[in-house]
Amino acid sequence: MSDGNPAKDAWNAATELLRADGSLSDSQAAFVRMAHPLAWVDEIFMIAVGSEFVKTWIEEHVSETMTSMLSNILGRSVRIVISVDPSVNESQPVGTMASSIAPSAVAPSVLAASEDPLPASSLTMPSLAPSSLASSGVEAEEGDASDSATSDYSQPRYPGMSRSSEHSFSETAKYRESSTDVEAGYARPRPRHLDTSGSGDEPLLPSKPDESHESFTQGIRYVDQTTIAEEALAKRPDTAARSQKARINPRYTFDNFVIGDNNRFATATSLAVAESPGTTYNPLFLYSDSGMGKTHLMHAIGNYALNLFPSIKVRYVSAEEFTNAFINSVRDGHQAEFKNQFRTVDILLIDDIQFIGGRDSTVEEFFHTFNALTNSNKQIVITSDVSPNLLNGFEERMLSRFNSGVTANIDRPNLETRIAILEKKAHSDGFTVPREVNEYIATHMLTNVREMEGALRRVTAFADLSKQTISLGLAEMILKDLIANPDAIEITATLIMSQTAGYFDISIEEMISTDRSRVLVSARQVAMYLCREMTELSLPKIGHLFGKRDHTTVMHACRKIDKQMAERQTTYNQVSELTSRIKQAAQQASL
Ligand SMILES: Nc1ncnc2c1ncn2[C@@H]1O[C@H](COP(=O)(O)OP(=O)(O)OP(=O)(O)O)[C@@H](O)[C@H]1O
Repeated sequence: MSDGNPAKDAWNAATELLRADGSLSDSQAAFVRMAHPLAWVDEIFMIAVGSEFVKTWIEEHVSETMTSMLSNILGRSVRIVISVDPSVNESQPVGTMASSIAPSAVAPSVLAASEDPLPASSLTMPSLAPSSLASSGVEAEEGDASDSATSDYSQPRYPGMSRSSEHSFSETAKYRESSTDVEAGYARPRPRHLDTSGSGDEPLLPSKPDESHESFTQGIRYVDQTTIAEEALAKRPDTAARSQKARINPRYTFDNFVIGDNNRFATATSLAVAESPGTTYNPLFLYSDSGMGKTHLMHAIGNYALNLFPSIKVRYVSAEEFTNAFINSVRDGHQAEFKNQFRTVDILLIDDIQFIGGRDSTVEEFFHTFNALTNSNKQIVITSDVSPNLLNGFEERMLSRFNSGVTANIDRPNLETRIAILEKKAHSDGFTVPREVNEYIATHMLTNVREMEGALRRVTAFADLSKQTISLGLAEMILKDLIANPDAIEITATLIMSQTAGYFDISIEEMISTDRSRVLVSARQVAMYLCREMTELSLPKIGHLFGKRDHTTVMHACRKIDKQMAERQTTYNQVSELTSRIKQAAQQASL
C-alpha cells in the first residue's frame, strides 16, 4: 500500500514483479526487502541498508536486475545508490524509515546529486538518517504550563490494563492467509560444486514455491500448512528416506517458520545457504537464547536443500551426538567410519556447538572436520546459544573460522510474531484456537517459544481429551499454574522503570537523571507513560519518582507517547513489547 513514497512503491513493485517472473530467488527477495527505499530523483534511486554486508550483497547479487526493472517501471533509466546507515533496522518492514523522512530533508542533497551525478561512493546522505532529522541530540521533555491538572491525566487509569495492550489485541498481526503454490518445471542452476555429482541429469524439483515465501514481505505471514517439503515428498517418495538418513526432521520447514523482525536476517541467510550451499555464507553461524528457532531453521535448510538437489548429501547432528560418536569411534577403533560419516557430506548442520566447548579432543576433531569440509567447498551450518566471540572452550583459530562466514542472531520474537507462531502451530496441529487464547498465551509467555508452544499444547490437549471447546476461560484455568491471575499481579513503578531501562539498555540512574540526550528522554517518557497506564500513581507521584520532576513533565510525556503511538509503528511496538515484558515479570514475581 502506498504511503506517498514513490521510491518505496517502485521498489516494492519491482520486487514483486521479479519474484513473479522468477528472476529473484527466495533469498534474493529476502535481501531486497531489507533495503529501505529513500527517494527517487531523476536517475538516482536511493536506498539505505543497515550494514556493509547487505550493501555488498545487494550490489553483487541483485542490483543489476533491480536496476533494470526499476527503470522499466519508472519509465527512465535509473541507477541505484546504496547508503549504509547503521540506524536502519534491516529487520524492520520496508517503508518505516522512508515514511519518516520529511520531503524537505530529502530535497537539497538529492537534487544537487541529480543535477551533477556523483559517483555512488561520494554521495553521502547524512540528512536522510532519521537521527539527523532532529535538530540536535537533545530532546525537549518538559511540558508547558497549559498542560494543567484539568487534563484527564489527573486521574489514574485502570491499573495493569494499558491502552497499548488493548491496541495490541485488536491491531497487532496483519497476516494474510494463502496456500502454497508449487509450480512445476521451475529449475534453477545447480551450484557448481554439486554439478560433479554424477546425477546431474536428474530433474531438479521445483525450487520456486513462490507464494509460500512471501513471508518476507513486511510483517508476519500466515501460510497454509501444506509445505514445500510435503509437496515435494508426494512427488519424490525417496525424499523421506533421504531426510531420515540426513537426520532431518521433515516437520521443520521454511514454510512453517514464522518470520518476524527478530529472525528476518537469520532466515534470509538460511534460505540463501539452502539454495546455494558451500558458496557465499560458509560457515553460517546462527545463535540465540534457547527456544528461538535455531534448530527449526537448521532443519529447514536441510529439508529445502534435499528438495532442491536430488543428489545432495546433508547431515544434521547435535554437538552432543557428534561428541558421543567421536568417543565411541575412538573406543571401538572406527575412526575411519566416523570421518567418512561427517566429512563426505555437502551440508553439515551441527546444533548447539557450545556443548563441545572445553572437550579438547572433540574440539580438535571438529576442527579437522570443519577444515576438510570447507576446503572442499562444502557447507557448514552451526548453531550456538552465544555468538562465536563468547563461546568458551574453543581455541582462537576455531573461533576465527566460525566468524569467517556469516553470523546471524535470532532475537526474542515480539508480541505480534509470538501470536503468529501460536496461530500457525494451532493451525498445523489441526486445532481452531480463538484469537484471544493465542493472545493470552503470547502476552503472558515471552521468553521462550518452546514454552509458549507447550502452553498451547496443554490447552489443546485438555480440550481435546475432555471434549470441550477451547476458550479463554478454559485456557486461564488450565494455565493457572504457569500464568498468574492478572488481578493478583502487582505492577510497581520500580518494575516498570527497571524493565524499561533494560529494554533501552540504560541504567535506572540515567533514567531519573537530568541528562536530556535523545535516548534517555525517549526511555524516560515511555517509562512515565507506562507508569501512568499500568499503575494507580498520580502525576505528581510519578514525577517525584523520576528525579523529582514536575507533574506537567509527566503529562507532557504521556501525551507525547500517546501521539507517537498513533503515528509511529516503532513507538507502538516498543510500548506493546514493554507492556508484555512488565506483565510477565510481575507474574513471575507473583508465582
Ligand atoms: N519463528 C518461528 N516460527 C515457528 N516456530 C518457531 C519459531 N521460532 C521458534 N519456533 C518453534 O519453537 C520451538 C523451539 O525452537 P528450536 O528448537 O528451533 O529452538 P532453539 O533455538 O534451537 O532452542 P535451543 O537452543 O534450546 O536448542 C520449535 O518447536 C520451533 O518450531
